[in-house]
Amino acid sequence: MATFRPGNVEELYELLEKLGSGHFGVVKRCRRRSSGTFYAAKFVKMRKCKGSRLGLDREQVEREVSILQQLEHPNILRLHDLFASKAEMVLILELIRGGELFDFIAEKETLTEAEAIEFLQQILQGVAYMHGRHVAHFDLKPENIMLLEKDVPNPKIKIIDFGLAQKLEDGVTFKSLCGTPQYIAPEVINYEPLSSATDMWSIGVITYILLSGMSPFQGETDAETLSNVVAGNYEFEEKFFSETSDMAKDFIRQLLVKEPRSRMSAAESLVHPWIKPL
Ligand SMILES: Cc1ccc2c(c1)c1c3c(c(C)cc1n2CCCN)C(=O)NC3=O
Repeated sequence: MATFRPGNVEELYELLEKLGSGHFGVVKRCRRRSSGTFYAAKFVKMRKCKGSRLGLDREQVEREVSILQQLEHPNILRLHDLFASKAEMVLILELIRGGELFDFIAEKETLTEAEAIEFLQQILQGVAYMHGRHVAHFDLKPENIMLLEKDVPNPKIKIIDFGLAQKLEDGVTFKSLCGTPQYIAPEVINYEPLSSATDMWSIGVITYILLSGMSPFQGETDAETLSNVVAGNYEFEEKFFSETSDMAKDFIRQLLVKEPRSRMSAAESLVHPWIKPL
């Protein structure tokens, strides 16, 4: 069970500029008054009443916190401190200054295969670690993959936002309809049991984007995108993949497999010949 400090976060942390907001709440840069160290403060409003669409259940946030407290890996963001009041919870998290991988790709349009492999090895190491501890992220997408620093030769990856993450208990079926259409696996749309393989589908989509700048299942509307995902309807358009190696395409093909049990695991992906050449 997570232990939250009572009281006001501003007694211990000076709040600075807003870094972002979304379903995850509002994130601000902050500085610990006693040490001067910078962190990210994630403010999550608590749902006022059961039926309300505003805010999150305390249980949801405590699940995210409990999961973060079990994870300690260089490619997974760290949780430093926790505050709770009646109306909101505040997670003090590792500050990741390099911004989203998404923006990094946008600036470069596409990456070389060597650059993509550099990032994917780190993503897969973080995901293999969390899967090894029976945690699935369930919202892997470029917005949730950030760079610790970006203007460095080999940017370090940090996986963030465990708001949809779940502890996978043997024999316990988890189903959910959350996630972002472009990146979610067919079993999410079909409301079938989810597993660590669900994350691996998302990694297949992320790899496709890293190499081409295009999203494999993107349709004109969310409904069309979801229909493309369920049909497994994607291709390696010559226009975007003419320079891409067969090994890279094979890596993606072995992840964008409709049957979850037939997809490569994170551990298997780390030894795929494209990722780990002989
Ligand atoms: C420099 C910067 C800019 C935007 C940030 C962050 C850091 C950031 C951070 C975190 C989260 C959950 C969201 C964040 N966002 C919001 C966007 C995340 N996709 C976090 O946990 N540490 C961050 O630095």
